[in-house]
Order: sequence, then C-alpha cells, then structure tokens
Amino acid sequence: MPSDPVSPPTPPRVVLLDIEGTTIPVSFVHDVLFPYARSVLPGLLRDHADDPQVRAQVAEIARLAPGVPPLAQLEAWMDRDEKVAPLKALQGIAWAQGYRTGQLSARLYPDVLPALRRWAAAGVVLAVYSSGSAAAQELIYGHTDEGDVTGLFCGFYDLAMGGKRVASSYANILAKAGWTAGEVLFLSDVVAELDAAAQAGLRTCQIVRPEDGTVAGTTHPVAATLDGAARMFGLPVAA
Ligand SMILES: CSCCC(=O)C(=O)COP(=O)(O)O
Ligand SMILES: [Mg+2]
Repeated sequence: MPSDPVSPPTPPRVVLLDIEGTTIPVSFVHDVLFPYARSVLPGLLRDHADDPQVRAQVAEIARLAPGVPPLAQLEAWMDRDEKVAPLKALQGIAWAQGYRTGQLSARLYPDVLPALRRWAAAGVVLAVYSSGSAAAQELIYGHTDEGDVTGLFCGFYDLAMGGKRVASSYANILAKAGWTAGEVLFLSDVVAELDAAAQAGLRTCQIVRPEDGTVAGTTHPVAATLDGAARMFGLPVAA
C-alpha cells in the first residue's frame, strides 16, 4: 500500500529571536557586556543624575526597592542576573558609551548573519525579543564585528512586553505586531522561555550552543545553529 505523502512543514512567516545564547554568545554578554556595565554604572548614576533617562530609571528603582540606595539595588540585581527593566535600561545607557568610544563591539555566532540574511532575502520577517532594553538591542546589532545589521530586523521587543518566561508576553508581542501565533517561530536557548512562547501558540525551537554549554531540553525541537533550525522548519538554508 502506498504510504501517505509527507508534506513539508509550512515555513514560518516571522522569526522572533532571543539574543544571549541564540545569536550572541553567552560568554560575550557575561564576560564583556555585563562587567562593562558594572564598571560604568557608579559614574553614570553619580555624574548623570540629572539626565531625564537616568532620573526615570532611578525613580523606578526607588519604587521597586524603597529605601535601598539605587547602586546597591542595581548591584544586587546584577549579582543575581535578574531581568529587571530599570537595570536593563541603565545597562543599555552604559553600553552606549562603550559602543560610542569603540570599547565594545558585538560578536555574533558565526552562523547567525548568513542565516538571517538568507531568511530576510526570502521575505521572512525578523524581530528580536530580549530582556535587554530595545535601545540596547539596537545598539548591539548596530555595533557588531560585521557592522550595523539592525536593518535585518523589523522590531525590537523587550521587558515592556512582560518577562520572557510568561505566556502573556508573547501574546502582547503578537497583538502589538499584528501577527498570528502560528506564523511565528521563536528561537531561544532557554526552555522556560520556549515553554511560555509555546503556551501562547508560537512555534518553537531551542538553539543549543555547545560552545556555551547550553543543555538541550526534551520538549522543543533542538538545533545547534540557525541553519539547523531552518532545515527543520522549511526556511531557506545554505546551498
Ligand atoms: C541587548 S544584549 C544584552 C542582553 C541582556 O541584557 C540579557 O540579560 C540577556 O537577555 P536575553 O533575553 O537576550 O537572554
Ligand atoms: Mg537567551
């Protein structure tokens, strides 16, 4: 008896990408970006206290942690790698200095740009969802070792949408962008984020980077590179 023909998967129209551990090495974020921000933040709070952006974030820290000195609270959040909006906003302001002076330049995993360029050329909509502030996302992709690649992305979503481990955050992104859940593929290294995205109806794939020691889960398709994900989901791949 002839077997049923297996139809290829419908490719996603939109790919939503995490940053750390998915497009940019965990080591770059933890060994370069985070220490840089930690070293700049004391001076930023001291010398730019009147800057409206700094002032707004300091007020938000006071709301979240009444009575705690802002720098002490930021250091506590950094020690625990907490994804808290005022910390992420201030880190973004700190990194801006580093990119401006040429002290920082972002390293992407080598497979990332070729895949993203292929997908974008085929009309796939690309967007970013990271705990890093949207401003920090534009900075990191604006200052890579391979130049400014922000033009590849149509949207930058951050904690204003909600935390990455909460399903409603993905629903918020869908509503804001006007996408339907089934047409979006979310790529991340973190299973809890993929679980939340799947709960909201998005398609998911875990990017497991051996160089960063990411551990593969059992509940989402797994790929070691963006090309690997492309093969699984019917996106364009290298010839
Ligand atoms: C904008 S790059 C720095 C990312 C960041 O601050 C972070 O905490 C990592 O978050 P992600 O959601 O990309 O894993
Ligand atoms: Mg990540």
